[in-house]
Amino acid sequence: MTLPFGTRLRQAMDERGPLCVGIDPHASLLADWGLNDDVAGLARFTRTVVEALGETVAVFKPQSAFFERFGSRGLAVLETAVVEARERGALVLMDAKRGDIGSTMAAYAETFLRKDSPLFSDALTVSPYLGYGSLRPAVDLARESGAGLFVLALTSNPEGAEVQRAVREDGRTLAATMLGHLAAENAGAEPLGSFGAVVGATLGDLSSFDLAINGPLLAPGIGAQGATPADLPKVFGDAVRNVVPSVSRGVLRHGPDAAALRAAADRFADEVRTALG
Ligand SMILES: O=C(O)c1cc(=O)[nH]c(=O)n1[C@@H]1O[C@H](COP(=O)(O)O)[C@@H](O)[C@H]1O
Repeated sequence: MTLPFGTRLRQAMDERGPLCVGIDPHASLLADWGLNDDVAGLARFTRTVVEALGETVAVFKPQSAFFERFGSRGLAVLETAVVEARERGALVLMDAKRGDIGSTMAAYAETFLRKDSPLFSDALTVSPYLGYGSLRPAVDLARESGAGLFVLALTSNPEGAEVQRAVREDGRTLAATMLGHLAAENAGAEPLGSFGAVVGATLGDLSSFDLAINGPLLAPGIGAQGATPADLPKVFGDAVRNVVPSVSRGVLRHGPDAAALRAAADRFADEVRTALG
């Protein structure tokens, strides 16, 4: 039986360090790597990243949008990448940011979280802004499959605040409400729950939010968006030991040379280790 995602993630973080590398094949990166902006270029880019880092990083986070851009042949590249990343021992967090009414959410969950699906991933990013309860089919299927979810709580982009920091009638922000739901989801899980939150590393002091959800905190925004590993302790406080710092362009821009990609990921991993003490 598959162990729960939170257990597998904690083990991977202990063995490999917590760094997550995003696979975001931007057209501009394909050009910088000397590749065409076509399916062959996409496949070469993706394979290079997976082969260079698959044995060292804890988590890969492929950004589905950059594969969907090429239609069914792009999705075939994504399917292969998921399988090959998992074969190398990395966990795959599919960044597809799905969110819809419950009955449709069930189909998204089947796509990414059912074990025999071609795109089965260890975890999936989801948006709770159609109401946390709309995510229930994904939560239930994730539990059944030993997979996890990362729920958008406080995103790294400045525009997120107008929604996520909006205050409800009971005085709580929407983001705090989502964090509360996740804490309930993860209650009693050891060593770590499977239901994470996305909390941008760019956001500065978050001490007004209770980040103790007993689950992982995906922290994008490091590198190209300006945050650094050194920011993590002050952003996350005591919750920092559950942080999965995520970097995409900050690593990818060093390709296509595999050794240079590895060196860039190692530098971020070292900085994270130093920052987390
Ligand atoms: O869920 C995410 O991964 C995510 C959430 C968020 O708040 N901000 C954010 O940038 N992301 C994703 O993280 C990646 C950031 O890429 P870089 O800015 O190149 O490191 C992109 O794939 C974004 O879609």
